[in-house]
Amino acid sequence: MDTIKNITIVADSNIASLDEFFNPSMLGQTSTQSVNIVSVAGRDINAQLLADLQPDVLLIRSVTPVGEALLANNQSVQFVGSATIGTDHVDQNYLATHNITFANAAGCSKHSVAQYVLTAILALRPQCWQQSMTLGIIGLGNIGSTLAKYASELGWQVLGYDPLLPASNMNNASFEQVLSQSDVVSLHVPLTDKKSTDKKAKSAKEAENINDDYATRHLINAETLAMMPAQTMLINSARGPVIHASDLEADIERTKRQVVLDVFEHEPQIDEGLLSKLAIATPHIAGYTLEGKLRGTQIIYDALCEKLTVTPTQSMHALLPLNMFLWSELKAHPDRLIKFYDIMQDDAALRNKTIDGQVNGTDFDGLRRDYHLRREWQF
Ligand SMILES: NC(=O)c1ccc[n+]([C@@H]2O[C@H](COP(=O)([O-])OP(=O)(O)OC[C@H]3O[C@@H](n4cnc5c(N)ncnc54)[C@H](O)[C@@H]3O)[C@@H](O)[C@H]2O)c1
Ligand SMILES: O=C(O)[C@H](O)[C@H](O)COP(=O)(O)O
Repeated sequence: MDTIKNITIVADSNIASLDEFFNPSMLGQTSTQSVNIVSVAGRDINAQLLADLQPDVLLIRSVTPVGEALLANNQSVQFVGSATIGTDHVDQNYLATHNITFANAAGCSKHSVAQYVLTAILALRPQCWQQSMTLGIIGLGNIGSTLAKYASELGWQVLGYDPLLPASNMNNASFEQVLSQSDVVSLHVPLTDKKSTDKKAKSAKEAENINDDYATRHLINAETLAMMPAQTMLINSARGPVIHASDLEADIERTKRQVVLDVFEHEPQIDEGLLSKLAIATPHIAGYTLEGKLRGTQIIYDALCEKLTVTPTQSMHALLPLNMFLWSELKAHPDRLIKFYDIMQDDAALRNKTIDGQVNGTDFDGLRRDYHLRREWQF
C-alpha cells in the first residue's frame, strides 16, 4: 500500500476523531496525494458500498461484520482496522488468506470497562465501599485483570477463572467456585464458539488462536445460573450471547437476582420482559469514555501507519482535554461516585426508549451514537 498515491478510507462514523487522525498530513502524504475519507454508520457498510467506493482501507467498530459476505467481490481493501477490543465480528482467517492486514484495539478501554463494573457494584451495594466482599471474575485478560486491581485497592477478595492463562494469585479458582462462592460475578471473556467438524472453520479458529474447549457462547445458561446463590449479583459487559437471555430471564424471575447488563444477546433490539427485570441496563457503553474511544482510534491509526511505512505523528494526548477525575479522590470520597459516573442516568435513558414492549435497534444505536462520552478516572 506504500505505493498508493491517493488513499480512500471507508470508516464507521462512530470512530472518535476520525478526521484528526486520518488526514493527509497525519498519514504522511505529500501535497500531491489525497486522503478521501467516507464516514457512514457502521451498520450501513456493505458489499455494494465497497464495490462503489473501492476503498483501500476499512475502519470499523463492532457493528460491521467483516468476512466473505462483505468482501467476496473486493478488489481494493488492503487494511481493516477495528477500533474495538472485541473481534467476534471479524473473520480474521478470511482476511489473512486474502492478504488483508487486520488490526484491532486490544486493551483500549480496559480501565473504562473496569470502572463501569465498579460503578455498577457500588451504586447497587454502597456498603461495599467499607465492607470486604468476594468479586468473581471470569476472564482475566486486559479488563478482568484491571478490575482485579481496583478490587484489591478496595480490599475485596478476588476469585478469578481463566482456563487459558496459568494459575496465579488472581487466577485462583474453578468456574464452579467462582459462580458458587462470589458475592458478585463479572464476565470478561471474548465471544467464542464451539468446535466445528468443518475443516475450514476449524483452521479459522486455529488461526485466531481460539481454544474452543472453552467456547463462551451461552457460558451462562440455566445449568450454570443454578450454581449461583440468589444473592449473587451478575454483571455482563463482555458480549451479549455469553449469557443465554431467556434462561437469565427465568433465573431472575425465580431468584430475584440483581443483574447488570451492558450487552444483550439480541442487541440492538432489547425485549422489555428482560429489561424490566434488570437492576441496571445500559446500551453497550461500558467502554465509552473519551479516553477509551480515542485510544481505540490511536491503536488502529498506529497500525495503519505501520502498514503505510510512515511514522505516526498524531497522538490522542494532543486531543484530550484536562482530566480531573482521580481514582484516589473517589476512593477518599465515595459520596462523589455519581459525579464520576452517573450510571443510573444511562440506565434511565435506555429504559425511556421502550416502545411497544421493546427498545428498537434504531433507538439503541442512537443512544450509542449520541452518547456523551464520560471521562476515564486516572488510576
Ligand atoms: N461493553 C463494552 O463496551 C466492551 C468494551 C470492551 C470490550 N468488551 C468485551 O470484553 C471482552 C474482554 O475484553 P479484554 O480486553 O479483557 O479481552 P482479553 O482478550 O484481554 O481477555 C479475555 C480473557 O478471557 C479469557 N477467556 C477466554 N475464554 C474463556 C473462558 N471460557 N472462561 C474464562 N476465561 C476465558 C482469555 O484467556 C483472556 O485472558 C472483549 O472480547 C469484548 O468482547 C466489551
Ligand atoms: O469490544 C469493544 O471494544 C467494545 O465492545 C466496543 O466499545 C464496542 O463499541 P462499538 O464498536 O459497538 O461502538
